[in-house]
Amino acid sequence: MVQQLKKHGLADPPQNSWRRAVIEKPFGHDLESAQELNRIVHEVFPRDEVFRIDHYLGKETVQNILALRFANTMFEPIWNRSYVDHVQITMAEDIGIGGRAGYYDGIGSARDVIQNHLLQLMALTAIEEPASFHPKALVAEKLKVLSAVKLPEDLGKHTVRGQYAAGWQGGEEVVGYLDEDGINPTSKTDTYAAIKLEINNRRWAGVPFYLRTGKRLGRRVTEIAVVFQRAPYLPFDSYATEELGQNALVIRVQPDEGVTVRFGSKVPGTSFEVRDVTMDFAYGESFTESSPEAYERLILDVLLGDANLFPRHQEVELSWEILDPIEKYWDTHGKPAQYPAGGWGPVEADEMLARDGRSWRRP
Ligand SMILES: NC(=O)C1=CN([C@@H]2O[C@H](COP(=O)(O)OP(=O)(O)OC[C@H]3O[C@@H](n4cnc5c(N)ncnc54)[C@H](OP(=O)(O)O)[C@@H]3O)[C@@H](O)[C@H]2O)C=CC1
Ligand SMILES: O=C1O[C@H](COP(=O)(O)O)[C@@H](O)[C@H](O)[C@H]1O
Repeated sequence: MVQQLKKHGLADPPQNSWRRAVIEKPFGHDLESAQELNRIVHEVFPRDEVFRIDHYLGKETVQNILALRFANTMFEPIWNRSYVDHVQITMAEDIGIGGRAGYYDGIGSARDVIQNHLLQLMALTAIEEPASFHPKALVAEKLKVLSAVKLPEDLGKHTVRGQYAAGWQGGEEVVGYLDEDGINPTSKTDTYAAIKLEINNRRWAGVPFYLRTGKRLGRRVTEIAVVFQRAPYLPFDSYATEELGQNALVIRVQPDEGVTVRFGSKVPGTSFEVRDVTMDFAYGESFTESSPEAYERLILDVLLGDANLFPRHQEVELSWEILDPIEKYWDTHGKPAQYPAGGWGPVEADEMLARDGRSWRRP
């Protein structure tokens, strides 16, 4: 298509004008195809005129990760391996594949959203402070994080893929993935994926980032949970802290956009018991301004030529470098675990965290 645009002169801007290419994700289906696409697109359009859409970057709450981290002083000192135990990034959907069999089958959940949305969320959570919010400065920091990602040595133990089976969703009985219209009944496409990654740098070494996504899960929710280490010593009777969990800061990307902080508090009464409580910031309560839809924001930015919220080709390629070995492993090892629609994914995903002595949050 890009070559046809060039052939018919539609890619050449008239004087004092511009021509821009806006490309939807997924950009390629692996590193090789992404490189080939980048080559073709860059032959026709100058690099600065190519806008790759990852609509998560257009979401208000995703941009707020930068405000939360770099406009405040209280979070940054604890945003590192000395205090953070692990990070969980969840993108759960209650819908199935709907009428998208043609697009989805063969692509699957990891290529559909981990390669782009979830790795972008991870990068923004993990980056160092950029020198400015100029696109080049922000990309430079994201590239450092993506290049420092380390895959688990045993992909069988630290990645899981699943496929939804029949079940109940919102009071209705729904069919399993293999019975959806247009799906090959022997398809091995994943509708659920969970992976463990680490970031090999001074700030994050040894802190696992668990990323999971799935269709036909319990409810539609996207969140980033930064889970902190337990206090090294608790000067209370052991019964007093039985119900104390780990402190956490949760960026609620959607719905009910906002931020929650979970910490322990004394239960009122004569005994000294400590239990988890939460403190909430909700966009709906704090602001009267409405948030533009992600695509409204992104299309406006394309018209203005502002590339800050668009992944550059190096980010796309590095993200495929992270995902390709996992997809290759899945291709040659077994098939997706089944999970009932309406639940929280395959038991194998719970076992994956249990092996690390952790458990998934129920968002
Ligand atoms: N659905 C979503 O929530 C989101 C989707 N996206 C991205 O949007 C893109 C499309 O997804 P979605 O709309 O959900 O998918 P759909 O399958 O619903 O729609 C794809 C559309 O593209 C058309 N199409 C496919 N191949 C060709 C072709 N070779 N030439 C012309 N038309 C073609 C199809 O036509 P026909 O019906 O005739 O086959 C169909 O109308 C994907 O890249 C996806 O990653 C991004 C963010 C969110
Ligand atoms: O990019 C995609 O995102 C949608 C979910 O978007 P959201 O803004 O509703 O979270 C997902 O359904 C789709 O499969 C994927 O292509």
